[in-house]
Amino acid sequence: MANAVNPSNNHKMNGNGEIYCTGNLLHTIQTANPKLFSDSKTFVDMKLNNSPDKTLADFEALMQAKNQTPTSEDLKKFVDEYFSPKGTELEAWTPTDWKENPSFLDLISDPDLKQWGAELNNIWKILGRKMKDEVSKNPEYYSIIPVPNPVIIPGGRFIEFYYWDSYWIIRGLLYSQMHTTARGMIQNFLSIVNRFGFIPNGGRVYYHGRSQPPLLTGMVKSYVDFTNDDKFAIDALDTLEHEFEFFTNNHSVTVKNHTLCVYRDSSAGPRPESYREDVETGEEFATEEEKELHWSELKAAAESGMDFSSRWFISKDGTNDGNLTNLATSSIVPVDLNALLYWNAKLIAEFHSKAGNIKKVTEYETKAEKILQGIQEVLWNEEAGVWLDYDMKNEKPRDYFVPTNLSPLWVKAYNISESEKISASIMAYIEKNKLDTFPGGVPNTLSYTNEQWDAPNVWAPMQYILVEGLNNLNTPEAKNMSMKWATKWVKSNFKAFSKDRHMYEKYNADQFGVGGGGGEYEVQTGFGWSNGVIIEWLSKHGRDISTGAAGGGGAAATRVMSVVGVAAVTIVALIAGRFLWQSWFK
Ligand SMILES: OC[C@H]1O[C@H](O[C@H]2O[C@H](CO)[C@@H](O)[C@H](O)[C@H]2O)[C@H](O)[C@@H](O)[C@@H]1O
Repeated sequence: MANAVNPSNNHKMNGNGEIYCTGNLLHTIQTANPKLFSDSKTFVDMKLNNSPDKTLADFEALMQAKNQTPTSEDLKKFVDEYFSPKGTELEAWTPTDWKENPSFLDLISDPDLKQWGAELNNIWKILGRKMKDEVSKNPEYYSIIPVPNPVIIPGGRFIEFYYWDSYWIIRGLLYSQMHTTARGMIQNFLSIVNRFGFIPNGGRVYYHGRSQPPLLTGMVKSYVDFTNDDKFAIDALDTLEHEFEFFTNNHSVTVKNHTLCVYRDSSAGPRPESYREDVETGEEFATEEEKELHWSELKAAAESGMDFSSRWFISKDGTNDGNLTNLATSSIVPVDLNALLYWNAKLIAEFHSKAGNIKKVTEYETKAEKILQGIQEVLWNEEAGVWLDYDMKNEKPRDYFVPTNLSPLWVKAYNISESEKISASIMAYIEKNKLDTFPGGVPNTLSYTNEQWDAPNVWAPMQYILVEGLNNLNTPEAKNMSMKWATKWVKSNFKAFSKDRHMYEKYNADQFGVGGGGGEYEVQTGFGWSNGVIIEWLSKHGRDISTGAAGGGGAAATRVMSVVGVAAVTIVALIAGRFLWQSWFK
């Protein structure tokens, strides 16, 4: 396994790190004034027309000829000559296993929702991408990381795979009976771990210093649940263990005598895909060392998938006030990452047990148990009645709402025998934070900062964690709330789609049926994980949800409406019958 668990080598991924990840060429082009591209990601997604060495040598010659101060026009000419437009390495791809009428459509009662389900199923064809053969032959010409199988991308500016997005995309594909595409995407990830020792944030070399929430083992579990192909999981075990080790070896901290993990990045410099933005926020810092620290906190936040959010701000007085210059991601022990690692260990133990590897089962059960103890003793907060992220700088819990505070419910990282007690606590926490009062779903935080992972934005993966977590608790109150929030989410997404004909990357909690905003780029459409979550919930709850009344409560409302409907039909029939009877026998 090349480079296994050695992320520091990974800027060499395609042999072109000096172009796409770091160096003078990247710096000069991304900070040109006036700027060359409205979105910084555009440049680092472009293909090279010559080898990296020739490009760098010719760029140095240009710099010398222009006295190290080329104009934007000079740079534009250089880019036009030495690079091809973004996306030229990819071909649109219609998944070979795509089905016109996947069986989940039969599970939807409401005709409008059924029609929408069919349209979402069509979107898989629009989001399919295949790499041209030349990418794997000459990877040094591209920033895209070669993978053997086609992928379903998130959409919009995101034209490559994204790690955690793919979990919900793959589940959506499995519900759409596209097992081959789902399997191919998982195989891509396995191949990436085998080559590089971990899965980068997304499918580009410039993401080499960071991953995203570890969901590969969860993807394998989903695939096996749908196909009963235990062998697939057993064959993947070595690789899954490697990924688990990547996180535990490179992300661990000791808190209150427990080993837990934090989000972290191992690269230097600004994010290449948001270079200009990071240089700008970096200007707030006086020294190179402080700038580097700031950039590394930005990238650690990107590893969490929540880039950016007040969740990762630590102000001078230890609150979540502030802005990007207050990012301190790597000093915050996150509930979700540790809950996911617990889940990874449990699933690896489960797959080993299928293979009959008893020693390994014990090894991974022990690892899971240790993480669980850490979660219970460091992250569970009796007073708040929920799990909370922990601030290592100020040695205190962070009592701010984030959906991930409930993530242990989703992956069952708690003592199941305490479900009743935990359920009462969680329901009180929901009530206290008025989480059920938002018309468009549960916002990502309760702070309105204009960052994309703050209020009022609502994200599909977070609604999923909340809804599936509450459902797992299995008490009537938690199950009712779970169904209510699933219904609200489906109906709100449906309204936005009916109006705009788009599935959005994120939505607005304060308004029913409206896309989100804020952050460093425009809201994107497509959109992989939003489609995946809706397809799963239409499959699970499609018999109970109707487009009838706005807002939540669809299932109950549907049932009440059916009773009223049956009564009305009966009365009309009785009146009509009496009328006919009278007219026939007059
Ligand atoms: O270009 C800015 C950032 O974009 C990505 O983050 C956002 O989109 C991803 C794809 O849907 C999603 O996984 C992530 O949660 C979003 O915040 C990228 O992942 C970041 O690393 C990047 O800096």
